[in-house]
Amino acid sequence: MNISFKSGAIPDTARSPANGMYETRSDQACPCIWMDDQRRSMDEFTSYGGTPCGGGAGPATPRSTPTEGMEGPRKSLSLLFKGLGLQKTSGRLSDADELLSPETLGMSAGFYDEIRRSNASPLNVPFSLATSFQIPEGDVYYRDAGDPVAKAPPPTDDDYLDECMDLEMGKDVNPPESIYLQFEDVRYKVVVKKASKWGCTFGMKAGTDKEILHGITGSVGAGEMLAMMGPSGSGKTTLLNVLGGRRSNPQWLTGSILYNDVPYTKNLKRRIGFVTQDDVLFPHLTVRETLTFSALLRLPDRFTKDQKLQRAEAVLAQLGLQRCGDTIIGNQFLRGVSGGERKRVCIGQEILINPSLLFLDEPTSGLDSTTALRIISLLHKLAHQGRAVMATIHQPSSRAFHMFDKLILLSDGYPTYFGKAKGAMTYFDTIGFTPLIPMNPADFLLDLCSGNTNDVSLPPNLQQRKKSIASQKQKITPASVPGTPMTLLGKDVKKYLADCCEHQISTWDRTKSLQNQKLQQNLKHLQAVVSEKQQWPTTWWDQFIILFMRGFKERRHEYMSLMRVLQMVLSALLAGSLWWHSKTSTFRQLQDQEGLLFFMGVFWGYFPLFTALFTFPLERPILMKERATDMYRLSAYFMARTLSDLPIEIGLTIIFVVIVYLMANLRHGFLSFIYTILAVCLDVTASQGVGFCIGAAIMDVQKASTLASVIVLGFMLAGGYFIQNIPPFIGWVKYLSFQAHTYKILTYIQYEDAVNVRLHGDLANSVLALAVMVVAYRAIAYISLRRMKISV
Ligand SMILES: Nc1ncnc2c1ncn2[C@@H]1O[C@H](COP(=O)(O)OP(=O)(O)OP(=O)(O)O)[C@@H](O)[C@H]1O
Repeated sequence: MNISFKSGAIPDTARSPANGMYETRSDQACPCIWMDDQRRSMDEFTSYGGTPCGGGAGPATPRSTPTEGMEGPRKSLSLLFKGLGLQKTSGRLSDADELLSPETLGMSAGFYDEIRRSNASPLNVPFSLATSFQIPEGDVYYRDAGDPVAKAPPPTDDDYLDECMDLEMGKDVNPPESIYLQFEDVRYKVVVKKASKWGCTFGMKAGTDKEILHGITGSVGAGEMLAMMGPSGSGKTTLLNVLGGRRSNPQWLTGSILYNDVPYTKNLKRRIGFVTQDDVLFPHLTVRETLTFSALLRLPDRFTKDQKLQRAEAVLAQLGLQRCGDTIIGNQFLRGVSGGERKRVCIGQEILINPSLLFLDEPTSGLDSTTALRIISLLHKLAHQGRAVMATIHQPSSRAFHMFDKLILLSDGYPTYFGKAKGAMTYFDTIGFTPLIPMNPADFLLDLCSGNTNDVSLPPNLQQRKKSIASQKQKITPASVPGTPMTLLGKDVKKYLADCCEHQISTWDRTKSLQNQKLQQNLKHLQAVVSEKQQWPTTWWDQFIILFMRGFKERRHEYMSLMRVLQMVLSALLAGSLWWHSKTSTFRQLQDQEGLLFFMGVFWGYFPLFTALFTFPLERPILMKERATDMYRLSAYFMARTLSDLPIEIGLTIIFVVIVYLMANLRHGFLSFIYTILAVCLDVTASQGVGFCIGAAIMDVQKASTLASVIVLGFMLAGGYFIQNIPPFIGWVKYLSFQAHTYKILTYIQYEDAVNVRLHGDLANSVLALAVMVVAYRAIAYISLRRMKISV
């Protein structure tokens, strides 16, 4: 079948002088589609919902604006091509793919040659094609040489719905600049840290370099799903992190990693989605709340709040999560959504921003094969909507395997295959490895990468080696040889595969950097557009409000916890009973009452401190995940997080103080009562600061709680009640003790007018000291968080 475009030819005058690319002009004719069998084509075209524009063979109808009336033809065009078995891609065209001829695409032969010669980046090719034919940027249609057109399935109703959903969701989203990721000879090493005396860097000297990735080459473009497979420890996660710009030590990375021929820049963060292996989500938020908060934080300000909410709903629908929309996420202690649903929520959080490049680390691990297949179909769909998807997969079923477009196989950090997934079996067959019994291709490939060649035919030299190892086995005991005969053969197999792969990759169609100056300029132009964007998607204040609300919702179960309120009320009643109607007539009575004041300071220094202590260590994974995508400013998160617990702590403090004050019959007078409440609230705020500070500085729950208990003990002992004459060398502790300052303030409030009472210092100094602590401890906590590495 011959397909042609007519009246879509771009006149030379439409060439933009700025970048040499073609641009849609408002007076440009709308292209029409013609085929040999015109009747059939028009029927098909209209049956997919299209409306012939421009009036068929008649004169082309000028459009008033470039976008007017585009949705119909755009959708129809896409569906029509699908029906004809033509594939849509935004990836580079390989030599195997037949780009439709220049005339059929309505472009000048010179421009066509330009594209072919440079094998141009998708960022450029589709841009010009898309604008000239009003198909979405990033899409280009081609005929895959290996896939006869006649075999392609017609579009189904689901396809149609997907298209509609795409259009719906794609509306007003970031411009879908396609990203073509190309990496070549990527090597990455780590320095194994010096082990402690009893530590175990087994088998290697402390401080030794360890190369994890040994020259990996590959590429993935929009419309493609690249699967990365290999045995455990083969370097999949490391490679994914490196490609996703999440390496902790860039100086240990060598090789070339280019995104549209440009190295990684921070601006790419918002074009890249990264789903980590562990599902890092708030357990007490519902699925809908999780996606909604992500949408509110990640979508830029040009979306209205309603649009952001709609987008969250659309993603919820697209991922089939409506049924569990109002179920909490849950965790190992709390029943929530299923593992597959949780994984889909993680994917949803990333596709909310319509990323051009989506990385997923083992999205199917721990899932049953049916759920895993659903996830892989979803990724396949997402890829074919115009994204580049790269995922590490452990054990795909054969059905899942057939959905991969490209495949990278790793073995001990060495590449053993890179190419089309459907070509993998043929490739291994040509180098001498063929399964002897029917087996899942994924199992076969993973076995090979592990050096396991059971039920697999071997190439002659390895066959020979196998025999010689088997005969040696008779003569040499395993104790005298490092490794069993099987592992010896396994090592040879891996080496053989790595050697063959080096040759295979060198013959793979490696596209070179752009040679064409004009295209290069256009690329730079688009990169500049990306970098010009506002650095943060939302304002500081919006981030603060959203994070505050999210923090409040996540911990509402704690706030609303009856147990927590009961705990405070019962403690207050107990203290009130013990100091029931306390008096100050005698020295002993006075001493007793001072004990109550000291207890109030200690009690309200202890609880908030330990609650705050765990805040940052427990939220660290979420913070790292969200900061890695530049979702919000650290200062907005810090302020929201440190303030969101305060109202409830203050509320509980007031309840406690009111009960104790009245029961213990402390000093009469409204002002004394209010000052006492204020003093205890200041104590709570300062002690929270200490908790945040220790937690953020140490970021380890166990170590932080050990240190905090020692510090609290020290502050309490130096608090002025137990000891007055502290030796000078440790006397400074009392100045740091918020309990000491609170105790001073409370005694001052109670006994201000008394003559024969030990007043412990100056009220103003203590208030000032506590106020400084409120700020200073928090500042240290903030600086500690800032210094925290957010890369892996
Ligand atoms: N920071 C590090 N220090 C020392 N060794 C490391 C470090 N990071 C990774 N490795 C080692 O590099 C190898 C590859 O690790 P990686 O996590 O990438 O493997 P993987 O293929 O993703 O494994 P799995 O499938 O089990 O998740 C492993 O042997 C691992 O122990």
